[in-house]
Amino acid sequence: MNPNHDLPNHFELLGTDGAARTGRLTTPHGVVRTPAFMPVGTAGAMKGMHWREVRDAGADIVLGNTYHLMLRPSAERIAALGGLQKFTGWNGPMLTDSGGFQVMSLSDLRKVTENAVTFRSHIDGAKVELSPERSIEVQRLLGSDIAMQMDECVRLPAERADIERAMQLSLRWAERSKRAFESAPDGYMLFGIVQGGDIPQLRHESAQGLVAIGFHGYAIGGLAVGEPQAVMLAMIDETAPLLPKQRPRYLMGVGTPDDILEAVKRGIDMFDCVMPTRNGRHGVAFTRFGQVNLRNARHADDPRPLDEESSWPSARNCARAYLHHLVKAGETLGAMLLSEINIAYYQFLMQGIRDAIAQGRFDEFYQRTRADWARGDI
Ligand SMILES: CNc1nc2cc3nc(NC)[nH]c3cc2c(=O)[nH]1
Repeated sequence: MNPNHDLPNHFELLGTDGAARTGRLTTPHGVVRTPAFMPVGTAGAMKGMHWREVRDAGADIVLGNTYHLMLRPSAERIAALGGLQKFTGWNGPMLTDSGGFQVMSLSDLRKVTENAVTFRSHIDGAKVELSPERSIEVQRLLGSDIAMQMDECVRLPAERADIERAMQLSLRWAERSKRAFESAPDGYMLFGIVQGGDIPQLRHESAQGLVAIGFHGYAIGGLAVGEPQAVMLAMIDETAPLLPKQRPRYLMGVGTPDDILEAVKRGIDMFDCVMPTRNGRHGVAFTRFGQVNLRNARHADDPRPLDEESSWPSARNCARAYLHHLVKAGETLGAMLLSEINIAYYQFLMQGIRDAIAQGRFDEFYQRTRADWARGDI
């Protein structure tokens, strides 16, 4: 069966270097350059940052969480106010996840049945039911450019029987998500999510099942859930080759700069992770030479900036001693500066990756980047 059947393809492959790819994904709110890193704006805000800074740092697309937004302020209210872009002021492409993953990690009294996930809101304890149909309805109300199917993600390690059950349920939910999505206007996309845990055969079954249903793009889920990096990379090796080359591949919840470089090398086009902003709020900076924990007393008298060659002003101008002080004093500005410095570093890394692939020198970029990280911060 032609894997590109049925749905229009808004992804244009511009170049490859080995299994690495660079391309452009056209959405109703703008173009996304790939490989792309999507900063996570969980509840309609990028924690500690203005949208202007997210854009200036180089992000083309941001992620919103269905679970949070449907509980507060509600999808219907955001729709009545013109949709996520109008509501938040971020007027570029947005991807929303389908909510299932957050339910499993944030709410209690949750139950998974054939029809839906039911849970109690972590905000007010209200009983909520999230079915594939309701998840798609919420994402359509939010107006996101890229919606995700409803799936069930199993944390690792897990029993084979549980991984197989969740993978097969996710395939049935993929069918239902696609049927519920069919009324979306042209240009809006729906991605399937490959499950199957750390079991190659189940990964193959899931990928082939999703391709047979047909989606605008394909996410690899069920990873970055506690498994070693080697297992994550092995599952990408098992899965990516089964996905249509002409469609985008999105590795959910990943990751560190090292994870991203390894996954790009294996054919992944899109990433999302809370790490840059979360680590920033905890005083940890990502730089060209690895991570720097500004809580460490060794920075107390250091007048140097984090990286005097950085493209980002606060990484080039703020003394480590000042950042250390802000972090130790618990000043909000500390979280703000480190969040923007980290988002800017991630986007700097993605731009370097895209340029290297386009120029056929990804291996050299890969080696030099890893050597710089290993050099560490001196
Ligand atoms: C929305 N569905 C969905 N989200 C996910 C988010 C993730 N975030 C991580 N690590 C931070 N792994 C993930 C897996 C999934 C997954 O398998 N499915």
